[in-house]
Amino acid sequence: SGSCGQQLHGSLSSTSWRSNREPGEQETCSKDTCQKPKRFILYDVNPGEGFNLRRDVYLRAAVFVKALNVNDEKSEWTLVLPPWGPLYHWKRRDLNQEGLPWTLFFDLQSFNEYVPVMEFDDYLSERKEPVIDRMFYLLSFDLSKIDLQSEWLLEETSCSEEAGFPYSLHSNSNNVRGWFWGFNGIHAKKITCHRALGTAGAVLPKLLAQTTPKDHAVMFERLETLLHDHFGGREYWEARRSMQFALPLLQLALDFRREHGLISSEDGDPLSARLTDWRTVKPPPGSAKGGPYVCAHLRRQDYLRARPDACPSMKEAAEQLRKVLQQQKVSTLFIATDGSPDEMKELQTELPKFSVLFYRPPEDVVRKIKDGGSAIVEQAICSRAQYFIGSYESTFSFRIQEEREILGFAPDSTFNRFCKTSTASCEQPTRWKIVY
Ligand SMILES: C[C@@H]1O[C@H](OP(=O)(O)OP(=O)(O)OC[C@H]2O[C@@H](n3cnc4c(=O)[nH]c(N)nc43)[C@H](O)[C@@H]2O)[C@@H](O)[C@H](O)[C@@H]1O
Repeated sequence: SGSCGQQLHGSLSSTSWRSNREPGEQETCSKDTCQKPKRFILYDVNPGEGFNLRRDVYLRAAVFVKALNVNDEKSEWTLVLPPWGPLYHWKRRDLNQEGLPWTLFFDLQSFNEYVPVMEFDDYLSERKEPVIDRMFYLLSFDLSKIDLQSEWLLEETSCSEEAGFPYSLHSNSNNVRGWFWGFNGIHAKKITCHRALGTAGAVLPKLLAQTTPKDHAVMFERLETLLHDHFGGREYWEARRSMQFALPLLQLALDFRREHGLISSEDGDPLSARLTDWRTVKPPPGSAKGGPYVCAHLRRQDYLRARPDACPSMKEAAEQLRKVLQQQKVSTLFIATDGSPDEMKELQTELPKFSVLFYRPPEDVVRKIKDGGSAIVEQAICSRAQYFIGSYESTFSFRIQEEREILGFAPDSTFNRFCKTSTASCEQPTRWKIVY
């Protein structure tokens, strides 16, 4: 592993990408006359991160690869999606939840309408050898030791000095060995470690400049280290709008809502955003009314430790919900939660006048859609509620808020969160409104 410690830094601009072409070198292809050689970007995220934080990292990668394809005159890049699982929060250890494809959860046709993507096993079939040519492992800087005025920073560092570094060099071949989503026999040809600060668009081109066209597949490990290029902007929302859930999961959400009378005549077509091309669906804010129920996302488990000042007790949550249900003039509450049955029983006891519903699919369905699919069905049900209240800074809640922005709900019905009543300050969520 390299340790030259060369440090780069600079200011970020939209033209920070430079192609691999040397000045004066002949252009090999123009867009109209021939196909550029196909190359692949792979990435992964810190193993401890949850599903919805990973969805956010996908957006950073997707926006980056889309821009790369506009700017790189030599290569046509496809984003290879890191298989899902195992994840810390997927508690059903009796289910196989390792190396799951994205198509289980999402509609990849919609993704492809934003940027070319493919599953990892399709990459392996196309590549015909189980190899990743070049890996870059990203690490954070110690913020107390760097110039925070810089818009980006990059410094090569020694991998061997990194505690817990999960890759090793095979003694004979020098191949990089490690865990590649549970797939057997995969190796990388070269890995280097880099401390990085900045957006994907500012940092990754500097690393790609260290590759050659023979590095067909380039992987960025710990991509969550880098920031969005256009957080909250039009490009962000385009990528986000293309991130449509898989139709069978939306169908399960719709079936649940039908079964429990959670669809009103004002609701609109509950599947419209999925069935119509996402590029043309642009409902005005406030046009979606939703079904006659309130949805609450009540994050528990490790969140109680991670955010002790923001997690209400069941009694405190019930008090807030009672007020909301009365204001909204509805009698049904749907709860999306990772809380325990005991916690939920306590909540129900506190709300005797209301019908409190949970999505608990039968075993044969869980075996098909897994923990991740169940959670998505809950998110889809919450996305269509007349009113939503979420958990402070949970990415699970953020993704529901975004879904509701895409569907055209009024921000007042979306950007709400639980408070720990005993904590004096309880700022409501930032309103990240959709931009077209
Ligand atoms: C404390 C931190 O919280 C961060 O989580 P946070 O942003 O809420 O959101 P996520 O990144 O999605 O991680 C939370 C995971 O917990 C499960 N989960 C949470 N809420 C629900 C729910 O309402 N229903 C169901 N079925 N499952 C739920 C689900 O697997 C989800 O992906 C994590 O990304 C970090 O790794 C860390 O754990």
